[in-house]
Amino acid sequence: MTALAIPYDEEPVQEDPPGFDHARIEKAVREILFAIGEDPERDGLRDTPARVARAYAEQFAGLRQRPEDALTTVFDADHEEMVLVKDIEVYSVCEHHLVPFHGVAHVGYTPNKKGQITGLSKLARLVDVYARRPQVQERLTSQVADALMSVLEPRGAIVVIEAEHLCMTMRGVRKPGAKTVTSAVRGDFRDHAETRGEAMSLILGRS
Ligand SMILES: Nc1nc2c(ncn2[C@@H]2O[C@H](COP(=O)(O)OP(=O)(O)OP(=O)(O)O)[C@@H](O)[C@H]2O)c(=O)[nH]1
Ligand SMILES: [Zn+2]
Repeated sequence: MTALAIPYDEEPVQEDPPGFDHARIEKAVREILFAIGEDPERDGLRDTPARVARAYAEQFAGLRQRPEDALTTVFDADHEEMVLVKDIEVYSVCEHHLVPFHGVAHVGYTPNKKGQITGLSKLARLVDVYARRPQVQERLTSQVADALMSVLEPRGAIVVIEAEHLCMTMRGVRKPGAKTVTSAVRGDFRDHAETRGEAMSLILGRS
């Protein structure tokens, strides 16, 4: 064994990404457990602060990503008609209560005159960049539409999100099943009722 080898039972130390403080989250979660009257040292809870920190690193990864990180593949295609990806599953976290809201996003655009399109999976990746942050649904919807417009420069973009907020179902007003629908339309989806209508019928058609 060389002096540089890592013993097999020792994990390499993972560095925090910039702007993310794992140790501070652990400390805060421990504090919350105390504050609700729990014992953070009991068996089931001992590792919870570290687990929560790891989960937050994933749930809030979008804070350290830019839309360009998602829309990496842009290519030319002889296609100037609408492209729409429906029913993209979306999980985000309500910034008021820090509990999840989840549902589906529908993302569409009309390519620019050069026929520049992006990979279909990149639209779902773009939704995640903004969903993996503390959010309100309206801002999430607009941010996805605005990012599409600025990075892909299409003739127009449409984003519709339908979601259920756990802060409205498991607590508070307690209305399970209530769905919030938000939309953001840009460019020709905003300017042309016919284009917007076509997209909405494709989205609502559930085909
Ligand atoms: N517009 C919008 N409101 C949201 C979203 N997520 C949660 N909310 C609302 O944020 C509001 C926060 O209201 P407050 O009165 O400050 O908080 P609260 O006392 O916990 O409110 P209740 O949920 O009614 O018990 C609630 O009405 C939530 O339903 C969202 O994505 N968009
Ligand atoms: Zn909430």
